Amino acid sequence: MNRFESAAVHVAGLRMAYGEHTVLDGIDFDVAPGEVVALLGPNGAGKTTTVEIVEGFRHRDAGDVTVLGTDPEHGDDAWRARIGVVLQSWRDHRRWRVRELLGQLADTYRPYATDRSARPRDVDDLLARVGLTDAADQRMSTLSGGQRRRLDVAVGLVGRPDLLVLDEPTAGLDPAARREFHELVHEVVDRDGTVVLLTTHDLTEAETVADRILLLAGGRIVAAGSPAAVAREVAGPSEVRWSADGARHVHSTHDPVAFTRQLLATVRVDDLEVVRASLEDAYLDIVRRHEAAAADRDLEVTR
Ligand SMILES: Nc1ncnc2c1ncn2[C@@H]1O[C@H](COP(=O)(O)OP(=O)(O)OP(=O)(O)O)[C@@H](O)[C@H]1O
Repeated sequence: MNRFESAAVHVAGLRMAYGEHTVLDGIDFDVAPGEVVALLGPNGAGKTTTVEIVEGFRHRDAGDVTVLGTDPEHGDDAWRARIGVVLQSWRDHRRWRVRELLGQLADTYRPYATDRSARPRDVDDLLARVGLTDAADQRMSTLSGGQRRRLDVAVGLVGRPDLLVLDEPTAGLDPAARREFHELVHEVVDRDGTVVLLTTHDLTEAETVADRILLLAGGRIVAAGSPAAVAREVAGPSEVRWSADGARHVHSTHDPVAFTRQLLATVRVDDLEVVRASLEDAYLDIVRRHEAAAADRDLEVTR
């Protein structure tokens, strides 16, 4: 079996435009079994568009997409039952009570249980896991924003999916709930081997939760790899500042350790400071550069 046949998600040459506005300008990525992959990018980068195409909710203009062995545009109910979806927001069913809604959804997954995957998940167990036991009998309209988000995640998990797609899952959660959510993702991956594709514009979240980051900007994936590898790729230079003989100096370098070692070996330094580039700043910088390049490309096309 080659790499693409074994990938849970395979995307190649994906293109999408809304009218004149090109959002995805040829993106390629795979998500392997057992992986948590974060699609990271600023507002409007095309993250939701990408996951909606993966989920089969949106037609693409061009490119190959295979999800759990099937083109999402041709996925049947059995295929859909293997995918858990957490949308950015949905506001239906406000009059339903929490346990009632999950119970109804759980029933729709029952026909799709397999020897390998006991579907659905036990609803009370799931409510406990997402911290909603006490709210189980509340109507959805009375939930707080954070409780609502936890319910969204429970909805995505109730069918014990092989692939869980989360669109900005922690938007609106406080730091404690955010951490609990990250733990939940790790647990689901470790226990059930669920593959997770999530979107976020929060670099720290991507680093915390993902095995691999895909940085989307200007319609393209501009950096990809482990959080550490992407951090290296996007990290800017550090500044070494020192004073010697009453004069102040500053030098910008990608290897502050080597520079400092050489400096101390050759100069009598009175004072020394190394200021590392903030990863967040570097991330914003790379995004700005790629968005500017994309705007230039758009301009070329309209000329
Ligand atoms: N149905 C649509 N019709 C027209 N334009 C759209 C539509 N959906 C999205 N867009 C535009 O496409 C671009 C990408 O949107 P998308 O929601 O995929 O980005 P995103 O990275 O998920 O952004 P955010 O972080 O804000 O959720 C945006 O400029 C958006 O305004």
